[in-house]
Amino acid sequence: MWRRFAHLSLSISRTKLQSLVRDPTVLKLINTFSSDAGNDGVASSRKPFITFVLGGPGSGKGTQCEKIASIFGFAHLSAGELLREEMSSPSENGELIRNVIKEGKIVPSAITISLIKRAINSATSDKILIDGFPRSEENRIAFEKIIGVEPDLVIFFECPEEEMVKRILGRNQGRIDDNMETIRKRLKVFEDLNMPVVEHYSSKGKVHKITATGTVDEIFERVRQVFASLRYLKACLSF
Ligand SMILES: Nc1ncnc2c1ncn2[C@@H]1O[C@H](COP(=O)(O)OP(=O)(O)O)[C@@H](O)[C@H]1O
Ligand SMILES: Nc1ccn([C@H]2C[C@H](O)[C@@H](COP(=O)(O)OP(=O)(O)O)O2)c(=O)n1
Ligand SMILES: [Mg+2]
Repeated sequence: MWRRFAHLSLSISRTKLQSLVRDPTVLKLINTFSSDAGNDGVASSRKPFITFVLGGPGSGKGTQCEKIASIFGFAHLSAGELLREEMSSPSENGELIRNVIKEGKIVPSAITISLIKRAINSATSDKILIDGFPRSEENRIAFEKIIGVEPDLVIFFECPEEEMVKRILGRNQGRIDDNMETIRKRLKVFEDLNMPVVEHYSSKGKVHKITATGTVDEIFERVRQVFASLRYLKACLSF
């Protein structure tokens, strides 16, 4: 196996490579991206590489996810978008979802996770961005229990409240929750329920915090570096 890394030996020591290959995220990269892994005992099952994209309302999750999807080939699943579609379809949960969203609260995990699960199963990429989920510890614990996996990576967009409010009020998508009364509730729910999720994954070393101020392109440059380093690892490891 080490002969395959020979070209890297000038820049990365063998010890460093060994520690990288033991790293769970790198092992997942091998499993997800490598076409003929397995010769060296590396599992070849293809499980999706899951990235949770978190941040307050209006922090730019959706905007940045679109760019990550188009440049790095990820499937972009937005929990809020899946719920809005379900709300507008003749679904038995439509009324409940509408009321919860209007109140700035969080839809019961079973509903959101069943939509996410369906979207993962029909995604055309093994690399998945889940935008705006998990929104609470209850969301997180239910996902890990029902889907049976943890995210490989968590991106957290850190943005001041006044900037988030300004962006939401300028969003102009006709959303029932983009008004000042609901925004206040959503900001409180974000602090009280979503930040503990960020803290949980931070303690596991999975969070990449991105400063979400500046232009879309300036922020994407910070995001790009995270995904480019994953792609670099992939290039090193897909033998
Ligand atoms: N860096 C930015 N500067 C100014 N406006 C932005 C920026 N990023 C996104 N926006 C705009 O702010 C609004 C909220 O962005 P969005 O991506 O929908 O955030 P989120 O999904 O986190 O709520 C959208 O109208 C978007 O076009
Ligand atoms: N995991 C989730 C995600 C969104 N929701 C509901 C509650 C959220 O305020 C709305 C809108 O979510 P969305 O991610 O689209 O909102 P922002 O992009 O952060 O503005 O959907 C939820 O209940 N559970
Ligand atoms: Mg969004």
